[in-house]
Amino acid sequence: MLVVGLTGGIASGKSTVSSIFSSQHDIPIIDADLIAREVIEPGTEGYTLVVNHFGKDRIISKNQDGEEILDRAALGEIIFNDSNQRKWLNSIIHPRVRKEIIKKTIKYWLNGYWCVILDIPLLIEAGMWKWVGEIVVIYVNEKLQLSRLISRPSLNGGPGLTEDQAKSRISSQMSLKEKLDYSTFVLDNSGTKKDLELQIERLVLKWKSQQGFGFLGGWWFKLCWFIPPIGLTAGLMVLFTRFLKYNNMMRRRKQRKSKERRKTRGEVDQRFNTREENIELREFNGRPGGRRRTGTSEGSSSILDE
Ligand SMILES: CC(C)(COP(=O)(O)OP(=O)(O)OC[C@H]1O[C@@H](n2cnc3c(N)ncnc32)[C@H](O)[C@@H]1O)[C@@H](O)C(=O)NCCC(=O)NCCS
Ligand SMILES: Nc1ncnc2c1ncn2[C@@H]1O[C@H](COP(=O)(O)OP(=O)(O)OP(=O)(O)O)[C@@H](O)[C@H]1O
Repeated sequence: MLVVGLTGGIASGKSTVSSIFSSQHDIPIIDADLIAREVIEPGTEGYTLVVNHFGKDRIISKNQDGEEILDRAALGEIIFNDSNQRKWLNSIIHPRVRKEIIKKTIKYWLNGYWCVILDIPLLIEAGMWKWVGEIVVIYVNEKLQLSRLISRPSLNGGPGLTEDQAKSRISSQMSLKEKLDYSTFVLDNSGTKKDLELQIERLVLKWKSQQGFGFLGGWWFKLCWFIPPIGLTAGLMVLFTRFLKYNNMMRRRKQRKSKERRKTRGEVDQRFNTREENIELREFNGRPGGRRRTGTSEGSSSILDE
């Protein structure tokens, strides 16, 4: 089974992309935000730990029926402005989320699905990128990310975020540009939802062909499923590739840093741009959703390549 990690920054479009994968391509989604809610629901061990740590007076409110509920806006206000508190909350929630994701992935595998998508906002930050077969990063520039985040109504029924709140949430995550380094595929969400649908359709076709869907309805996927040692070996090889990719990436990062240092001293040939510079160049050229060839980092592909 192909396990895809889908990530991006806050409001870069993960839920939008997930719903396209699920509604138009029948691919099941495991939503880490949803699980993160469930593991701190009243009655869970997570809830008790969180309430004891932050204090009832700060993060508990009452609903219309007078029942105590977690005030997510208040908890957000604390953790997005205090990195130590954020780390603490992550240390409570992330192991529980990870466990649930593994359980759900196994369930989908047992049920014979050819692909599952893990929608995990902190896929890279939490290190889960090492355990997936494909890493899809949804990219938008910071300006668009901020404007979409501010104009989105709150899920909790309250008002949306202010500009300051939105900025503190964005800065509490790894930058989207840095996330690109980890990607095996980039979805550019600077255009319309239709643009996004087209990119996703082509991506699914590519995955299906990798899984052998042109012949016997997915011969490679079926072989891995019916003969688990083959599937396991293929999975281990993917993890090994991940390991190599990580090493390459660290090397590229070092080279880039040294190139930036040399650039400030005026020693670098400007013809050779980095992948991020190319994406920004494209945006600068005002051609979102276009098909201009760009220089991608080795081992990664994207709709931007085509
Ligand atoms: C602080 C909380 C209560 C705020 O809840 P709220 O309903 O306002 O936001 P929601 O859960 O829908 O998250 C919205 C987005 O915020 C970003 N985000 C959430 N938690 C974090 C975090 N710890 N660090 C960085 N970004 C985060 C993600 O992009 C996420 O998609 C909630 O985000 C939370 O419990 N966060 C900690 C758990 C976590 O890391 N979740 C991310 C998936 S594992
Ligand atoms: N291509 C698009 N064109 C216009 N609006 C978009 C597009 N993609 C997403 N949006 C809007 O941007 C907002 C953020 O998108 P979405 O909720 O999918 O992001 P997300 O990455 O799942 O956010 P979070 O990190 O909070 O989970 C939503 O209001 C969504 O409707």
